[in-house]
Amino acid sequence: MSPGRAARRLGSGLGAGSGGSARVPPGNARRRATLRRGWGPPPHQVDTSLLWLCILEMAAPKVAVVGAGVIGLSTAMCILETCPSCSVTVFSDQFSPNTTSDVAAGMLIPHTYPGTPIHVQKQWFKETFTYLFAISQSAEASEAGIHLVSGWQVFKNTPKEELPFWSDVVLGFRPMSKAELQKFPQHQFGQAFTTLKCDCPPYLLWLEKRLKATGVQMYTRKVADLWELHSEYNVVVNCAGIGAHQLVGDKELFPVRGQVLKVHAPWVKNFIRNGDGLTYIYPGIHRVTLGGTREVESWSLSPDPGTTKDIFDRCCSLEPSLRRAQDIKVKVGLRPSRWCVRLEREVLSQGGVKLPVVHNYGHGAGGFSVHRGTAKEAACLVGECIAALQVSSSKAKL
Ligand SMILES: Cc1cc2nc3c(=O)[nH]c(=O)nc-3n(C[C@H](O)[C@H](O)[C@H](O)COP(=O)(O)OP(=O)(O)OC[C@H]3O[C@@H](n4cnc5c(N)ncnc54)[C@H](O)[C@@H]3O)c2cc1C
Ligand SMILES: O=C([O-])CC(=O)C(=O)O
Repeated sequence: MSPGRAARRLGSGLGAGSGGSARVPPGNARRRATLRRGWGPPPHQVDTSLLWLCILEMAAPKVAVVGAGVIGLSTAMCILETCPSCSVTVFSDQFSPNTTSDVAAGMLIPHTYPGTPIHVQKQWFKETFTYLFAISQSAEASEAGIHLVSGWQVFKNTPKEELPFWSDVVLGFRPMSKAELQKFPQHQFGQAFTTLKCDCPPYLLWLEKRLKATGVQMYTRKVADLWELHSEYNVVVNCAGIGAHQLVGDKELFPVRGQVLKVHAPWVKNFIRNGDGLTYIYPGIHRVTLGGTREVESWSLSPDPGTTKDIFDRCCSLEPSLRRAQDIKVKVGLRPSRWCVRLEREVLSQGGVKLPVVHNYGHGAGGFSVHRGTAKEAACLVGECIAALQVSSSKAKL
């Protein structure tokens, strides 16, 4: 274990600068003001020059990020990239390899959030694809666990929407030829394309390493209430995934349990996904992920042996060579699902004390596919919070 990691594991009893001694006001007396960003122009089209001028005036704004899955770590990274003078601390009760993000297959194939406009989802996906594509073409690719993978999405019946919204973001999207479809006798339609895959634990470790290299502190700590952090931090960012159900009492957030198998089958080079999203075979750098299940409102993290057999049989019917797969490991994760990703500012208020919060959670089955896009937007919201604090402190001085 690295010294930094060991310190983090020991770090649940927190010392000065960690927010450990913060006052916690009772929850029921709180007034909340939610400042929706709305679905206006994406952050890169907003004139942020005034905003950053305000931030520059505030020496080292302190930002706490709660959560160390793909969303928390990438949000911390984007905050630092957009506001290098910020001091960022990550608090999480679990780190890799014990997060939902570690269980994910990590494929960049978007899922649709019914409550979010498609052009916004497309923008999030595009930003994520562009970012990871650059890594996949760099010397960092192998350490970060990012690689291109080609394959097929196959359908028993031709889908209503033959061209998904993301078809011009992935590479070489086209309908499958008759010859290709012969490999899948139970399917009558298919799409061939090349996309990116994250090998999730290496990618999370790569993000952690980069954050630590820029001075980000990381502490193992369960945050019971965001107010715990208010006395030490100017802004708190909530990236708690399914943990937000309890942390902020979000009743719109629910788990969709997913069980997958990670197997050794190095001859499998192409991905295969059944269009219903239930059965998939995703080759990674070292192991192949076989899925899956979608059990709405199930909180169980225990693997189910009957489900393991069922997943294996379904995958073998798509790719019979998988019968020879070895070293089968079973993983379970709870997708943090919601009608739409919660990506917004909120000002918590108690007895005249205000705590600006940015929420970035509820990515359901598509967190890897859109993480960089939502992290950039969350970083922009953090900038708005800091600018607002700066304006109110200037007014107070007058
Ligand atoms: C089986 C499966 C396969 C998947 N495959 C894909 C895929 O191929 N492509 C894709 O795009 N997506 C996929 N997903 C979805 C993806 O895993 C999620 O959308 C994503 O991991 C959510 O990331 P997150 O950081 O919000 O949540 P998490 O990874 O759960 O991170 C939340 C973090 O918050 C911490 N936390 C929670 N509560 C508290 C608290 N009170 N105090 C302190 N810390 C707290 C947790 O410890 C954790 O570190 C899959 C999911 C599953 C289950
Ligand atoms: O649906 C997929 O292709 C993989 C995935 O995101 C999931 O299981 O949540």
